[in-house]
Amino acid sequence: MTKRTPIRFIINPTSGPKSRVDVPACIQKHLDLAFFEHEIVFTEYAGHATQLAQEAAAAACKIVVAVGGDGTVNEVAQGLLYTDTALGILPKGSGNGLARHLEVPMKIEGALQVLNQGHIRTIDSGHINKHPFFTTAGIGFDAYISSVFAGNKKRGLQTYLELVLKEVLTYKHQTVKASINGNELDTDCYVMAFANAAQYGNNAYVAPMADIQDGLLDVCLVRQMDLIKALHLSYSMLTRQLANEDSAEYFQTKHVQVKTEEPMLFHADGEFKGKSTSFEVHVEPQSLKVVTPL
Ligand SMILES: Nc1ncnc2c1ncn2[C@@H]1O[C@H](COP(=O)(O)OP(=O)(O)OP(=O)(O)O)[C@@H](O)[C@H]1O
Repeated sequence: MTKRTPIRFIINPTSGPKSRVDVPACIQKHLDLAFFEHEIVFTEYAGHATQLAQEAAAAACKIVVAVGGDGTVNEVAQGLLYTDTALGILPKGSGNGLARHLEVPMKIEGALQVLNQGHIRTIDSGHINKHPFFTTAGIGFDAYISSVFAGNKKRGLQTYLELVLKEVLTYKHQTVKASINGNELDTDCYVMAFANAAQYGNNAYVAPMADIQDGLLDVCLVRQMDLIKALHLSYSMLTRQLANEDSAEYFQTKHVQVKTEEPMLFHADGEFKGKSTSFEVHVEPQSLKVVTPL
């Protein structure tokens, strides 16, 4: 009898909206058990998923599946960077940006079928001040929202949107010096988003043209905000269009440096990471294997 392929599921029990789906039972029912030898583990604390993924990669596990939102996907993927072990995703968050970009089905049965098909691609990752990200990172308004959201007891899309609406016109831009593709830019910065994937999650497209395998990050710079820009940007993001140049500018690059006078907040994959006056952001091309639909 041929040996079955090892696959480890890492479940974040705290991820996403409350759901009645019994994930271990679905895995048992829909995973191809003749092909896979599976193991299910649960995270016990923030950061645990990286360790659980690293252990699996060191033991030559073929696929490690993140069961959670983009925070869990980020932690698992960090443990798999530059290994032969591929990341799989069972989306269970409220945004699911990487899963949506890769067209992994949002329903668990469909996502398990993608694992059964076992089609593997290699994608880029981004790094902001040494923190890896796979979907987006950013400084300014989006990081501010992630910092407030992190301290919120209530989670989910509705809470997130309420927070954005409350803060969008009161958050103030700052002055930054940015170096992008050798061009020096002295500019106001309301938000500077670095996109490896095209969307933040929830099909909100911050960089509609971003290609996750092109060895480049797509940078979206919004210098200042007002009501008209806020409406235009929301419409563009939700209809997967580039915003007009009064509202946003877009660049493609391998490396960005940003210096700020006052410390600015930053996030990686929606997780608040702290503040700094200096940012180094770069792409690591072809650094992560992922299981995707054909
Ligand atoms: N057992 C655990 N207890 C507490 N926190 C955990 C545990 N396991 C993982 N975490 C943390 O939970 C955070 C949120 O995870 P994740 O993004 O997957 O869910 P979510 O925030 O509900 O989803 P979304 O980002 O889509 O709203 C991660 O940053 C991770 O560090």
